[in-house]
Amino acid sequence: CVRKFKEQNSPLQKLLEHLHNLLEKRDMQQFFAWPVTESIAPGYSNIISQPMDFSTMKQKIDDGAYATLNQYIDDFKLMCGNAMTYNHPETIYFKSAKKLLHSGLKITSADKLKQMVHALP
Ligand SMILES: CC(=O)c1cc(-c2ccccn2)c2ncccn12
Repeated sequence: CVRKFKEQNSPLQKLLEHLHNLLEKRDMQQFFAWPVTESIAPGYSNIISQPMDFSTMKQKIDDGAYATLNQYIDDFKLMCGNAMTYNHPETIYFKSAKKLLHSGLKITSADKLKQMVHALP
């Protein structure tokens, strides 16, 4: 068998893993855990050109696909924005996305990130 050499996580990956765990916890109903499917959201792919979800973001962290913190935050905003584009304002999905976006941007504010970086092992 071919042994897969485990790449060590970079400091950025460690920060993103920590941030990702905090943000995922805010999605209690797991509406954002997996890609939105056509079966649960008819016409979704006609309306949303760049789908995004937490599982895809996690995979990108593990693949080292994020070169900067802002690239991760951009995907988080994209994920929330998609839900506020496809779903009408009175839906649970729109309301959850708005709350998630708001709390997420607070967690990723400069002073919160500074505290987070200092607290990293
Ligand atoms: C995120 C989103 O737009 C979404 C997640 C879901 C969803 C996610 C998990 C379980 C059930 N529904 C959904 N359902 C209908 C329309 C939109 N959505």
